[in-house]
Amino acid sequence: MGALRERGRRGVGVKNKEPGAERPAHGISDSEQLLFGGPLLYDTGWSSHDGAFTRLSLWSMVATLPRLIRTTIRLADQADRRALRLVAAAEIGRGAAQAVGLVAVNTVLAALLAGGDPAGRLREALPALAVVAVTALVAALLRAASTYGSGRLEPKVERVATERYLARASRVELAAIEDDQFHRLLDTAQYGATSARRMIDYCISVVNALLSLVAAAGVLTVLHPVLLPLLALMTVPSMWSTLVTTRRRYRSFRTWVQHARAGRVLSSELTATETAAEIRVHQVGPFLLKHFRNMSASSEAEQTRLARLDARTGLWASVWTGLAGAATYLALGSLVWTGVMAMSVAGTAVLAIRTGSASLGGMVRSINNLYDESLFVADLDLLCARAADWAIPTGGAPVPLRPGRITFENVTFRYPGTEGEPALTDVTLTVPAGRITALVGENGSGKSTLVKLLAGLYLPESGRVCWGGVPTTLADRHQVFERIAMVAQDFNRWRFTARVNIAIGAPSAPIEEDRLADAARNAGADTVVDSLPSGWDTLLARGYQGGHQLSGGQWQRLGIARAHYRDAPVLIVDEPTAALDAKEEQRVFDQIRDLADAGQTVILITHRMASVRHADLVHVLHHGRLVESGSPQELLARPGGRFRELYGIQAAQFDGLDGLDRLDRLGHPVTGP
Ligand SMILES: Nc1ncnc2c1ncn2[C@@H]1O[C@H](COP(=O)(O)OP(=O)(O)OP(=O)(O)O)[C@@H](O)[C@H]1O
Repeated sequence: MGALRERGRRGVGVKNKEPGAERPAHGISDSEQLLFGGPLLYDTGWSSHDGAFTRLSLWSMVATLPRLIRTTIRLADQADRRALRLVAAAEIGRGAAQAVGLVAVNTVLAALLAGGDPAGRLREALPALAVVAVTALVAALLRAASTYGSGRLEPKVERVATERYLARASRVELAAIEDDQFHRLLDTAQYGATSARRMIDYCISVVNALLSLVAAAGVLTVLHPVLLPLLALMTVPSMWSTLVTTRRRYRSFRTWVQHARAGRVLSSELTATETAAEIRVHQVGPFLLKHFRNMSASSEAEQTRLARLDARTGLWASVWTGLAGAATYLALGSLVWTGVMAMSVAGTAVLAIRTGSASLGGMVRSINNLYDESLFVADLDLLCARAADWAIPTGGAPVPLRPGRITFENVTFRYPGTEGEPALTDVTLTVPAGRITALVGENGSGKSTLVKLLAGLYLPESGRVCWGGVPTTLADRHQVFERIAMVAQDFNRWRFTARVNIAIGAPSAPIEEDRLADAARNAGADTVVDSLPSGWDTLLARGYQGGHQLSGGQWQRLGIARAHYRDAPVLIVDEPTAALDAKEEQRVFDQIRDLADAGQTVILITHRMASVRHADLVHVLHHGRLVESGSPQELLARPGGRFRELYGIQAAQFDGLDGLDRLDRLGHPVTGP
């Protein structure tokens, strides 16, 4: 694979070439090189496992098998111990039935091949024949029991693993989600649950094949010691050849998948709604189609090449297996010929060898798959361990229901994994209770960071953030979260009904219709809900039957209603009116004023200086430092102040006058920018 990529990289030179003019032999087309800069490989955590089993040798496969089986048993045991016992008992029983059946076959053959009256020989063989029939019946019943047990086990294993993943992932610190390594692990581990489910199935096939092999080997050893090496002679080459062909097919699949992925990217670009206008106006269609055709030709050539190789390997494998088979039968024949072995024993040996080696191919594939899946399950285990280290601690100092003022005392904070200037440096400020406090500053000045520290989503590197005197480092942070309602700029647009989109603001309580109507009315979302085809029950997601899409402004009203519904003592609003029309904006700010007058603490982040005049207190941030604090009027009156400067710039954009002149002439900001 690496070689393929290397060669792909060297084959650039596409600048003046007609795509398709030259068909590369290495599998990567000029088009892929031009469009994607090489093969289109995923850059996700799970891609690190890509092709892992092609690195597994025959010996390491055997060596890892006990661990793989142990892992599967552990998963199954956690999910449903009774079902696990049922499957285990059924599989062991099937192996035993097979062994007993083989011994009975040997007795039947011995009776039938002995000299004397045919009727007498048949009579002699009858009891053993009955045993053969009973063992076949028992094996069939046990197979049914195993199928039932595994059918019960698999979904439970997947559910237990999924719950483990989701519960752990939703409890970690925000810093963990933003940590690259943890995020990649989170990405890989999400496949752990389905892998755990598949491991059950693969493990049962492996155990079943192994027991068949053990049953055959046991019977052969009892019949004649020389038969065991014969079984090995027959099975080892076939095991080896299956491993080789499986790996080749897997590599071929991976290459093919890569090309298919690149092709899919082009077709989705060509048909996406977002790209539709540009594709038509800029006439991108023929360009992408030409490259699609070129990539397909390259993919077809690659598949043909691999099919040829597959055919050759398959032929070699058959020759080898045939030779091993011939050697086995030759050895058996000479043993019978020289009188070392009875004819009946040779007959049973043939049957046992065939039974033992029949499921070998499947077993090799299952071990490969088992190994592959186990990598994802191992990631899930690793995620759970890491998530425990990153978990937001439970318990801590209680936070008052009405926490009073929130203070920052010399707070410095740097995002984990970043170097250079901290995002916040030595910030000391107060957010008074029952007031509107605005945070103002240019992009990247630290407003959102400050709010995340205030909300306890991050903890300061130095200094303290205190809720009514309780530092967030010591506080029960779940209680801090309970005291906050948040309308973030990018608040979540849940793909649920309108009702749930608002009620999810208070997810632990039963939905109250009156409270819902109240919240919607306060946020102006009632008119939005009234206009929906199924009212509160309208699904707010495009692409689903009955799904409806809202405009940005309508969503924003729903977001504000959600915060109202939560009804927490501290309200954080980040650009709450960015998508609202002027009339609605005025209404929202009147609402926020009312909330503050009723005792709610409001923290407002906004770039609209006009909105800031609704605040009681303004904190101005610049490069992560607090540079000004005061009422809007005080700050506007401060010559050379940053707030006054920012306001002036927007005022000038608003009416073309020099904003500061206008301010000076008006004396105070009567009409905002
Ligand atoms: N998750 C993060 N990881 C690393 N650095 C970050 C992260 N989020 C923000 N920063 C950096 O921290 C600094 C402050 O960013 P912050 O988002 O707090 O600014 P802001 O004032 O809210 O900006 P804006 O007005 O654009 O929303 C910036 O330099 C930004 O690049």
